[in-house]
Amino acid sequence: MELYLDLHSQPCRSVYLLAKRTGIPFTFKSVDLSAGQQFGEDFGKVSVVRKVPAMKDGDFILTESVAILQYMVEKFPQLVPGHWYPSDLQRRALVNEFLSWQHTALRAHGSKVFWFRRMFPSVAVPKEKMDSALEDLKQTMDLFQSKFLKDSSFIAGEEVSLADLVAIVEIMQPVGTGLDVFEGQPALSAWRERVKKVIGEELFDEAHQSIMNVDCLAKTFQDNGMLEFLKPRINKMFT
Ligand SMILES: N[C@@H](CCC(=O)N[C@@H](CS)C(=O)NCC(=O)O)C(=O)O
Repeated sequence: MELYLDLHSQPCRSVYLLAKRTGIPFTFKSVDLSAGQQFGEDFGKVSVVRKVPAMKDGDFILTESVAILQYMVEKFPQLVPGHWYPSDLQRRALVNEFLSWQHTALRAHGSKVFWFRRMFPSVAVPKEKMDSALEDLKQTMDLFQSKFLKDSSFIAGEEVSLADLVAIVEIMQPVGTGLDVFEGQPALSAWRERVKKVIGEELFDEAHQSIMNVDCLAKTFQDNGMLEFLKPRINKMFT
């Protein structure tokens, strides 16, 4: 199995972490987004979507991180402990509920804050846009706690699942810009520590190393001309 990844990307980290944590065999195929490799000819043969992660298992190709995570769980039941995607109807439904919600909530707002705070060094983000992005993220984080985490150890109960994995990688994206969303949040911080422990601190830190050095990524984007290339998309975010 080949996994096409750039670990600056949240959905790539979830796929990478599950595979590494459970020992699923794979070949790491690097797609450097800051160099625009997603638009290259080689990656175009793998994915017409031109986004990472992508997975190639023989001739079978999958895009979309959630589908890839579910595929890996179902393909390797002997390697992936059942708690990652519980067979119990309602627990699995809770995991699915979070996985459906996060795309337009946690991911959308966390990514926007990430882009606004770090990826646009040469573009002045209008104050009202920045304030509104930060407020959206705050409200989403509040909802994450009150609706999904509640008083449980993990999203689907007492054991970690794909939902926690996807949640933590998304939340780490704005954290990589120096915005400590865990500050003054003991319950949320305790959840983060539990998730890190299950994944393994060393592996977790290794996967997040590049995002914690995001100043350097912004510079690479700029040096590679990618910010110029992305200007139309960037402008759209301001309208
Ligand atoms: N819904 C997709 C999102 C994939 C996605 O947006 N990937 C981003 C990185 S986080 C990407 O490849 N962006 C490159 C581009 O848009 O040019 C998933 O969960 O896999």
